[in-house]
Amino acid sequence: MTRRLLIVEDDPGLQSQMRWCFSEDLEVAVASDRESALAALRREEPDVITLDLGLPPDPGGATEGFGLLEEILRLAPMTKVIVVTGREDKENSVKAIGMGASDFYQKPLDADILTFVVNRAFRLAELERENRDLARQRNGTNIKGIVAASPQMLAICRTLEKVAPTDVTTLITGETGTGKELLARAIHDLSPRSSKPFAAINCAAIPENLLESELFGFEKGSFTGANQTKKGKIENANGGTLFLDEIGDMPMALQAKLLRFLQERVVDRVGSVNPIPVDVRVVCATHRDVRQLIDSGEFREDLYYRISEITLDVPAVRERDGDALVIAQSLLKSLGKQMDRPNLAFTEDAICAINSYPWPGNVREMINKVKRATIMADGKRVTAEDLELNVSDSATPSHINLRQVREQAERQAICQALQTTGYNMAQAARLLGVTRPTLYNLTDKYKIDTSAEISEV
Ligand SMILES: Nc1ncnc2c1ncn2[C@@H]1O[C@H](COP(=O)(O)OP(=O)(O)OP(=O)(O)O)[C@@H](O)[C@H]1O
Repeated sequence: MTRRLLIVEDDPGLQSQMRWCFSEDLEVAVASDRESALAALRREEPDVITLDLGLPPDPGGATEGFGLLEEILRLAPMTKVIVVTGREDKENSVKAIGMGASDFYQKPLDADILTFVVNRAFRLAELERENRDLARQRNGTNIKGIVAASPQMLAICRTLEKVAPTDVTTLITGETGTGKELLARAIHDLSPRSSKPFAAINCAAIPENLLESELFGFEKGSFTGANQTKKGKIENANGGTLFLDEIGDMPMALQAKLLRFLQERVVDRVGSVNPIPVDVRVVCATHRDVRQLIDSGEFREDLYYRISEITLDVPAVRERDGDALVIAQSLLKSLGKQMDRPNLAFTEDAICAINSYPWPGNVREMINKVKRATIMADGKRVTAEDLELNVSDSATPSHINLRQVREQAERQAICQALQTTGYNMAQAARLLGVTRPTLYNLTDKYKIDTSAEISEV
């Protein structure tokens, strides 16, 4: 594979020196300002860019260089950018790394050091590409109930598989409807505690005065109406897993009591002075920004560190590459079966709309929309209108160039055809209007696993 380097440098002397350093091993392009650099980025798609921060119209400063760095990383976030600064320019080097540059190099030019830094960046880019390809090949997850094909969710599933057998307290964060509770259950199901109870409590749904007795239980006579002793959720989960949903909404007074429980592993029932030892694994979830809650004094920092021994940040559906369609199709299949409307399929406009709609309510919103569409669809085809998705409302994704748009569309069409035909290559090729060898070439090119089944809801 050709290794492409883009040198962004406004000094013609340095340009030719740098070109001379690399032109034997690499395909080198040179740009001297922001505009030509962005054009070369779109055209050449270099893996590595050396970027002189002092570019016109601010050759003595770094504003233009920083502006270009930001734009490069927005358009092509996988590109490794090495910023080139003046000898004493430590501050700008650090700032550039903070913004996402992968390395820095200080002038004056030393061919050996520069070659070393550039080769290291290429190696990193290659390793990252291999990693992404591997993640893509491992299409789907074996975790029950979770439908996923995106590298982002597959990475979360792999972390979950490692965390589940341990007893570490796990915090799951993410927008509403992203599957936090589903993941919490998966942690329990994959743990040695799976045959013991999974007790869930929503801290935001229970009034403050009841939450304490719900969680910790109470002794008979401890308050009016306490006619008998009752165990709380924590005790009921003994041996198993306690899931504290919406932990960010837990009242301050109870946070102190929960912290004591997490530290001592004993519960004090309301009205009792005898602590009871309990063995539970705790998983928490929240859609709120806990760091912000700590800053505003609504959440105890010490409790945060207790509950977040491991944190799983679940991305929104719109941030996962390719998950929206895979989940929607799985839902259409399972809901269609449930509602006695099997063999429904999305039309082209529905697929487009599913891929470009931002899904603010995530999978929960998707379930509602697919359920509605299952009822509303005429015949076997489900349209964007049945889903109540207006394509023109959708956000337009930013693509680096036409080739990327084409490849993404091609990859999507192939995955869709394979799923529709149950991974039958001959039928999928017919559906796509190509020969079987062409389809094999394309699945090889895009590293699409032709045997993998996606797990179902
Ligand atoms: N990856 C997925 N595959 C299949 N179903 C999913 C997936 N993610 C979520 N769901 C389904 O979406 C619905 C919402 O998921 P869940 O309740 O776990 O979300 P949540 O993040 O806990 O939401 P909230 O913050 O509002 O409580 C559930 O019915 C769940 O089964």
